[in-house]
Amino acid sequence: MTDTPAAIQVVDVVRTYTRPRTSLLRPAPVVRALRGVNLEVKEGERFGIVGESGCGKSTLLRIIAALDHATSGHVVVEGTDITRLPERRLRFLRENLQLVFQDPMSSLDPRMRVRDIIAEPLVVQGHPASGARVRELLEAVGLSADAGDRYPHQFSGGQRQRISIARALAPRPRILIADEPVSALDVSVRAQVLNLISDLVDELNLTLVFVSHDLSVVKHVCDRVAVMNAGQIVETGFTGDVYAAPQHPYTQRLVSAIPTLHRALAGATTTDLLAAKGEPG
Ligand SMILES: Nc1ncnc2c1ncn2[C@@H]1O[C@H](COP(=O)(O)OP(=O)(O)OP(=O)(O)O)[C@@H](O)[C@H]1O
Repeated sequence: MTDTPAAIQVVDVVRTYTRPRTSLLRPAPVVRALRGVNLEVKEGERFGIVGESGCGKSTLLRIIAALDHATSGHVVVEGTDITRLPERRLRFLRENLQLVFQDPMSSLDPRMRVRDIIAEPLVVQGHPASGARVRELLEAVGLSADAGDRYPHQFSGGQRQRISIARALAPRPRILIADEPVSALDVSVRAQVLNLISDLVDELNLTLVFVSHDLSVVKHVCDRVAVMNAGQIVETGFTGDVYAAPQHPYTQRLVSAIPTLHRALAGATTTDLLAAKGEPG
C-alpha cells in the first residue's frame, strides 16, 4: 500500500480549547484536546481510530472534515491543504467527504420525509436529486422504496442509521467518516449495520475512517488502526498486528482487557474493559 496515494494526511495537529473562567482569580482553563497528531490514511483504506471517551477522537474528525480548525498543524485531503481554506473553497471537501454520526435520531430532521433527508446534500450542493437516485440509495442501504414517504420517527434505530448512511452516500463521496456509528444502536442490530458499512465501502471503493471506543467493532471493520490516548496517537499499525502484538503500554492495557471476550462481543467499551480489569476508565 506504500505507493497508494494518501486520502488524508494529518500533520502535527494541535487543538486547544479555552473554557470559560470560573473565577476572576484564576486564568481561563485550557483543554489540550489534540497534542500533535500525525496520521496518514491511504486511498481505499479502512482506517480505525480507537480510544477512550474524551481522548480527542471527535475533535480530530471535525478538523479533518473542516467543521473545526486546528490551533496549529495541517490537514491535507486528496492533496489539498484544507487547514486555512475559506468555506467557499471547501466545496470539493463537502462533496467528497461525508460523515455518519453516532446518534441517527439527533442527526436526522424529524420534520422532513426520508426522501428529502436523503436528497438534502445534493440539493445543498446544487445538484438535481431525482426520485430514481433516492430509490437507488434506499435500496443500497436495504430499505424499501416506500420508506422515502415516511418520517424518521417511524423507523427503528438501525433503520434510521441506514437512512443516515444513504444520505451520506448521496453526493457519491470518496471518503466516508463514521463517528461511533453503531454505539447508540441496540446490540442486536450492530453487526448488520457494520456489515452494511463494510459492504458499501467495498462496492463503492470508499476510503473509510471509522472511530470507535469499542475495540471489537474496529477490529471487525478496519485494516489499520490508530490508538489514541489523551490527545495523542500512541500506536498505529495493521489491526491484526496491533491486537496480536501491541507495542505501547496503553495499547497493551486495552488489548489485555479483551480476553473478557463475552463482554467485548456484547459491545463492551474500552472504558468498560479497563474497568473490568480494575483500571481507571
Ligand atoms: N468545543 C469544545 N470546548 C471545550 N472543550 C472541548 C470542546 N470539544 C471537545 N472538548 C474537550 O476536548 C477533549 C476531547 O473531546 P472529544 O469529544 O474529541 O473526545 P472523544 O474521544 O471524541 O470523546 P467521546 O467519545 O466521549 O465523544 C475533551 O476533554 C472535551 O471535553
